[in-house]
Amino acid sequence: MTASKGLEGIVATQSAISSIIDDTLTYVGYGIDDLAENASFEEVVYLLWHQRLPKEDELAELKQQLADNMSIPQAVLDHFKTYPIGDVHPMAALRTAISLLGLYDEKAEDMSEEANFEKAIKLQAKIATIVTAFSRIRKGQDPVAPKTELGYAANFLYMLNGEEPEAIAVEAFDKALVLHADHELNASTFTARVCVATLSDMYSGVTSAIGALKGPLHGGANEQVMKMLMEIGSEENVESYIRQKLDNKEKIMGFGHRVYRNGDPRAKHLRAMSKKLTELRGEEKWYNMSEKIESIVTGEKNLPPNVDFYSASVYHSLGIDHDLFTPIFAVSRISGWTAHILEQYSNNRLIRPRAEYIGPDMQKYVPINER
Ligand SMILES: CC(=O)SCCNC(=O)CCNC(=O)[C@H](O)C(C)(C)COP(=O)(O)OP(=O)(O)OC[C@H]1O[C@@H](n2cnc3c(N)ncnc32)[C@H](O)[C@@H]1OP(=O)(O)O
Ligand SMILES: O=C([O-])CC(=O)C(=O)O
Repeated sequence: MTASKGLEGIVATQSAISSIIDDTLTYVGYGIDDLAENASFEEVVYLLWHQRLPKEDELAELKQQLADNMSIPQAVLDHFKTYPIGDVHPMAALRTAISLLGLYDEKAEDMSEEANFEKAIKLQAKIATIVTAFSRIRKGQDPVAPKTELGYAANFLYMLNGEEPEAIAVEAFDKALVLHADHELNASTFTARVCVATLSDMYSGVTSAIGALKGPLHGGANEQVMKMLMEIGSEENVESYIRQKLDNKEKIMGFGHRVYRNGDPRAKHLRAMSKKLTELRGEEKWYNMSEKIESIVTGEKNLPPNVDFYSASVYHSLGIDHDLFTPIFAVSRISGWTAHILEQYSNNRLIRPRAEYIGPDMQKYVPINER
């Protein structure tokens, strides 16, 4: 038995949800460019869950279900005020809150298909409230209740800021949600599938996935990209900062990918949004710096940017706190996680690979006083 480090190149499951073939990303056979230009996030959620696009009445019903399920138990809101340490990372708070939410769902352990679909809707609806409420509570502000007439993206920004967002912000945020919704067997989705393949419940699967997304080699990279941009501070510092990092063999956050070799097809959409939004806000420097970083890293290492690189300046331009970038990734990706969990349940087998043993040969036990 020979291990593939990081399971590179291993095909671990079959899935009909999304595919990456020859650097082309599709959700259920629809190209990501097509979806980014034309579909709303709610349509994509429906597509991932049902493997077909919704008809008008089906989309209206899903929007209604999401709006109806956005409220969260008071106990979940209250628990945000109980943390013993000050700067709790919102991904840690989110991971805990989703787990806690499971305790307030009387159908949490109901493994029927109907109950699992209901849980997917509840989770997709409530995650927006959890992230925005946590953000407000930690600033000493009251949570804002959703407006049922607003779409998912608009409601998120409304609950975050307490005022209705501009159309351009809603359009950009909705597109970002579409672009992040699913991505084949990425680390967090794989984590979710491994968890529920033991026939554990959906709350456990999503809680595990949030833990995996949090890391800086995965979803956590978008926050690290913004941290790097802030550290660099200005266009003239880009060259020396990046070259020094590369000389020291340090990784540049937001670059590289396990599967894409010729570039992440989502990055160009985020790059265009970053250009537009930073110009609109009169803060072009974030885009200009990003573009300069891209040209150096691509030129020196032949490493193209991934989805996390330009999403940083997009979210920054939308006025979003930097440590909320990864929770926002989760707000979108929960649609993919729940779709994969439903797919895993529908054709389940325990996921249990092997390890190549590299420890010592068989040894004889030595009594403690003889060691
Ligand atoms: C949503 C997402 O999860 S997208 C990914 C988000 N993560 C990041 O942006 C973090 C930065 N990127 C990385 O760490 C990696 O490219 C990963 C984790 C995305 C992919 O990792 P792997 O497929 O394991 O590639 P691995 O880390 O082995 O890199 C291969 C080579 O490219 C180099 N490399 C990869 N990414 C980078 C980077 N961002 N900056 C500099 N060098 C890099 C590695 O140092 C390695 O070089 P070597 O062969 O000389 O040792
Ligand atoms: O697929 C991956 O390995 C990481 C990624 O880009 C994503 O999860 O969107």
